[in-house]
Amino acid sequence: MESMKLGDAIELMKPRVIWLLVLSAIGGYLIAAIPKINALRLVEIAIAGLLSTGGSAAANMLFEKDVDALMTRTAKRPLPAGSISVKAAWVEMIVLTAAGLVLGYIWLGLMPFIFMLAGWVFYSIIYTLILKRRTWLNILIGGFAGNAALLSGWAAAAPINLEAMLLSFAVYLWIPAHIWSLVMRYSDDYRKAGIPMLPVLVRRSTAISTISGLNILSTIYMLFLYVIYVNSIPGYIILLPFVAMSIYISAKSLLNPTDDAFWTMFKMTSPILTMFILAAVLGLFMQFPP
Ligand code: HEM
Ligand SMILES: CC(C)=CCC/C(C)=C/CC/C(C)=C/COP(=O)(O)OP(=O)(O)O
Repeated sequence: MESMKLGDAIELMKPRVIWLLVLSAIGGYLIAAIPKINALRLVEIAIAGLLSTGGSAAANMLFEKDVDALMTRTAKRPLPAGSISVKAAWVEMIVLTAAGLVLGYIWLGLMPFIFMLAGWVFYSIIYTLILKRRTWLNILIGGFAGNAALLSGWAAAAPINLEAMLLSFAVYLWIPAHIWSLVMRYSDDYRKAGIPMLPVLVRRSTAISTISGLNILSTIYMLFLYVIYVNSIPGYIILLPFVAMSIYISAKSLLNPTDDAFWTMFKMTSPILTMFILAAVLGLFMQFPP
């Protein structure tokens, strides 16, 4: 296999992205498991999650190397930049995906494996290969991969119930503002590459109100879940500042809709989802100490 620098091999896994997918799975496990936490299970979820989501990211880069070459944001990725051969990328993608799914099945069991496989297929096949270049509904259907990430962790602790489903929709509802705020900042890239994301298909004013509204909606939904299922003071101390910040940023983007305002919104989406997960885990931990 041609030489493949470790840095490029890691870059192919989208490390700056998949950490939050793994945190979603770990959060799903902890929220279902507390107070009976099995530390080894946490390590297994982290390893199987990193491998499987890394494999899905490598598949996305393989299937999109032509489009990535057209966008300023993605042109320097290993495949369009030529620092990894297509053959080496295929080998890495297959090894990561197979290892992640097989270890997920052996270590975590059938249901976690099924959700990991569903997440992989929804993201790498349904979203990346089938929908992304065809319809603005790409993220609304591909977004179920986000539910799957969280549910794969929950299923490693307990059967999927209504709470698990509602919790997984905190990720799903978070996705549209997460991606469409970035598209506002890179709308020329998406137009040039011919990717039909909603913000490049509708009037700018419609995109601005839709994205700001969805960012507020997804944040309020997270707060609603916290009140209903956790509702303990320590978590509020973490969560409420981020709820306030998210609403402030959304209002600011509505009133002063610059590309920078939407870039700020995008950069704040991951901290907000992260703090929601951490607040729920902390809140439950303080209520039901092991
Ligand atoms: C269909 C679903 C999704 C789409 C289309 C999407 C799209 C994107 C895009 C285009 C980026 C920028 C990547 C780059 O420039 O390197 C990004 C970044 C990111 N995504 Fe997503 N995403 C999706 C779902 C998710 C999910 C479910 C999670 C985690 C639960 C997630 C976590 C992240 C993180 C942590 C980043 C880096 C954010 C930053 O740089 O501040 N994404 N996403
Ligand atoms: C195993 C499992 C649960 C997998 C699911 C993983 C999942 C939901 C990944 C989505 C993360 C992501 C960066 C999407 C962007 O794709 P893009 O093609 O829109 O971004 P790009 O333009 O930066 O390549």
